[in-house]
Amino acid sequence: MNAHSTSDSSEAYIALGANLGDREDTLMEALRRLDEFPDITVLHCSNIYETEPVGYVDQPLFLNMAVRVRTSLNPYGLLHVMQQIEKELGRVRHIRWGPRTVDLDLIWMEGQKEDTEELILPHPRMEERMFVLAPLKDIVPADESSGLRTVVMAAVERLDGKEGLQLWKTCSWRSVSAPSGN
Ligand SMILES: Nc1ncnc2c1ncn2[C@@H]1O[C@H](COP(=O)(O)OP(=O)(O)OP(=O)(O)O)[C@@H](O)[C@H]1O
Ligand SMILES: Nc1nc2c(c(=O)[nH]1)N=C(CO)CN2
Repeated sequence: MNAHSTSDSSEAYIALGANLGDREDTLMEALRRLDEFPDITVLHCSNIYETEPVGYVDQPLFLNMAVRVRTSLNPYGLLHVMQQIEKELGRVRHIRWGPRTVDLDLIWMEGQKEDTEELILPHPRMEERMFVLAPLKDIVPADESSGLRTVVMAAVERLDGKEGLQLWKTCSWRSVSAPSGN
């Protein structure tokens, strides 16, 4: 066990976006790196959506998706792994909400609330973003016990049709570390 891991494991939801380079390839590589990390198993991945940029609009279309993972890392440990993957895959921060090879946002973690400079959980803008909600809707189980399903369904109903997005592809990625594959 390292400084960031616990003896228990919990489920977490990560949203991914990419709008530079080979977007699909980069997303799949980010999934592979998450899943290969010893304390993280990717359990389920959403469809991939092509979405119009939100916030800073003068930039290419995004591909967005989300994954459900099981991890023994605490939220900060998981965030650091995600940031390392962003860095390895060439993300450079220039413009707030601007173009990026890949972005990984920690959206929700079972039983965890954080409000520090480094990490806010649940993600503070998740309920405003169809590019986060549509993928989450694909993968949050109906019986999810920490309340995420209710939050997602209510927000989708509020926002429906307000953000341009279309189905790009079903996700063909398969976990190498999940016990029964994915
Ligand atoms: N739940 C979270 N997931 C990811 N980063 C977070 C979260 N809460 C706070 N942060 C902090 O936000 C900072 C900026 O993150 P990032 O550059 O990915 O923002 P962004 O993707 O451009 O915009 P947004 O935060 O609106 O998605 C990071 O340094 C990180 O420490
Ligand atoms: N469509 C879309 N727009 C965005 C995205 C994104 O992933 N998809 N990410 C942003 C910053 O997190 C800002 N705007």
